[in-house]
Amino acid sequence: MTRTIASAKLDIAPSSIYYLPDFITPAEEQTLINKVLTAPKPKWVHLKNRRLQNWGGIVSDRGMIGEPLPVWLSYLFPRFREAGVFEGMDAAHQDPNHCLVNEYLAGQGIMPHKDGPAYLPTVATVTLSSHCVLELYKYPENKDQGERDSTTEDNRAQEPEFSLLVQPRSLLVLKEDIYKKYMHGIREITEDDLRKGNILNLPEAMPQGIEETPVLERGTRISLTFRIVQKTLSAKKLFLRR
Ligand SMILES: O=C(O)CCC(=O)C(=O)O
Ligand SMILES: [Fe+2]
Repeated sequence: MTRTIASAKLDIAPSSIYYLPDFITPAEEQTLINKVLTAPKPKWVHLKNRRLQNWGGIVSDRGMIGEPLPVWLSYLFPRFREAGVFEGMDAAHQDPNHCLVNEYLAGQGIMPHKDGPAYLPTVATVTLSSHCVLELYKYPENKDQGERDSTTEDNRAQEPEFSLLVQPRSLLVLKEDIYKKYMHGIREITEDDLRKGNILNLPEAMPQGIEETPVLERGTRISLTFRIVQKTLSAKKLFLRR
């Protein structure tokens, strides 16, 4: 039975972080990895420090021309519902309608950024293949709210306030304050020293303790980031409007 996110809320400030280990089984993990890796080649967008696939539609400030998520991704919706991940977010959306797939080789990462206002403030991330440490940075109060991918040099210079260890097959849910007032990023390193960096969910992510393996070597990690884009435009409606 799926645990609910309410029972997996991290008992720490700031609020609204939920970490569920073993959200999917190893067999489901392997199926998802195969689906990602056998997606049509043009689906991949190659960036300097990672590659990604965009499912559900291209998000812009005007909204998203939505297309249903493929079954291998929507397969997880009942699991999200059982866990209450997107519960009460929006009457029109019981399930996420957008998924970004990111692949990071060891040593790759993503600069500190906010996900911006196109999405409702709940992001659910399923991690495949390798762990990573997500670092959370307080968003400077004096900055414009809502700019997407505010990946500037001064963001990089800032030290993270805390971090989260996300293990393969886990689900991480970030909501509300942590979504709106913090930036998240992944350092471009090949191993993580768990004794450093104020990792808030160590008991949940390393129940065996860190004495034997205080340093985790990174492999290739694939993340599935599910969100709700509230403003959607159907291609049909756009066509009729002409
Ligand atoms: O890979 C992750 O867990 C984070 C991805 C992310 O922050 C994004 O795509 O906006
Ligand atoms: Fe992000």
